[in-house]
Amino acid sequence: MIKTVDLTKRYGESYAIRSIDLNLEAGDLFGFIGPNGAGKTTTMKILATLLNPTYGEAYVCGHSIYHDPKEIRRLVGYMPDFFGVYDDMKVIEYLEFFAAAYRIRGPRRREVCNEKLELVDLDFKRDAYANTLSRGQTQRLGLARVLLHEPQVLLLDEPLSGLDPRARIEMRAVLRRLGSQGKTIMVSSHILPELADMCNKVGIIDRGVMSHCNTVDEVMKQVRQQIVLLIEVTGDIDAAAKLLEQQDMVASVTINKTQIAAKLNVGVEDYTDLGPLLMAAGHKIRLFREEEVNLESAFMALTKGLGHRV
Ligand SMILES: Nc1ncnc2c1ncn2[C@@H]1O[C@H](COP(=O)(O)OP(=O)(O)OP(=O)(O)O)[C@@H](O)[C@H]1O
Repeated sequence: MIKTVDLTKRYGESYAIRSIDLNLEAGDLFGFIGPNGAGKTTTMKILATLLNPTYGEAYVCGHSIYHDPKEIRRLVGYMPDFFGVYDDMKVIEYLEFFAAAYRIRGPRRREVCNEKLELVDLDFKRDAYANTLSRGQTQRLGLARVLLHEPQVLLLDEPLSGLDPRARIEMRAVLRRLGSQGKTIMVSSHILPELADMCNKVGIIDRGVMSHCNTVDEVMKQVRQQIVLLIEVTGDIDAAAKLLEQQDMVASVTINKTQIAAKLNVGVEDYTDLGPLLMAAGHKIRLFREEEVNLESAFMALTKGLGHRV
């Protein structure tokens, strides 16, 4: 559905993206992860045929961005990270305006708009003025807009950014729904855990270079070089920490107020014995979980040395 080969964009002497090779199948929900300025928007704009690469190839549904840009625009829905809505238009009018631009005519136009509003859970706002929507609702309206022409491929640039936790949950639910409809979705973010449980594939890009691109499980394994367990016990925390420290699989242990952070050795993934061990020593466990991957530090460490600007 999406294929890029050696895709490169240069501005003067510096590379916005460098030799990106990507292969996404129909139905893939691909998380495109990287910090600010990594090259996510550049890649998406090239795939949406809004920007030409310096060299390399990109195909969407088998069509080359050089030879069939019109066909690609028909097949792709691109949602930029920021977009404006018109002040004096109601939600339904806003959508109908774009539906008209897509030449959706007659009673079908309203039908399609209502369908898409329902799909993004925004039908309850159909008669509200577009500029009165919250950021989360505005993002969902933007999504409804790019769905009007029934694209097979969605390119969504940071649709979760700036949303509060509830709006994030709602947006993620909408994205999952779209994924289950068989669309190929590329969604960018700068937070790995935010996308990891939603996507089947992720790619990590930093300073224009894609350092990891694989199934979520594989990439998480690579990024998470060492698992850190956060543990809270009732009773003697120092004794629990000492016990953990003595285990072969544990690299180091620190105590922060009421919480123990046990860093496991590189490559250790099975730590199921540690809970029962603590309990056998008389500790009751209040919390036992993996620390969330800190993307910024973990993948900055992993990508060190990649992405040199020339
Ligand atoms: N028109 C331009 N002229 C010069 N440099 C540009 C231009 N557009 C983008 N760049 C540079 O290319 C690099 C990649 O930018 P891009 O917008 O693709 O990153 P991004 O991953 O989408 O970042 P963000 O998360 O901040 O949106 C950045 O260093 C940016 O400064």
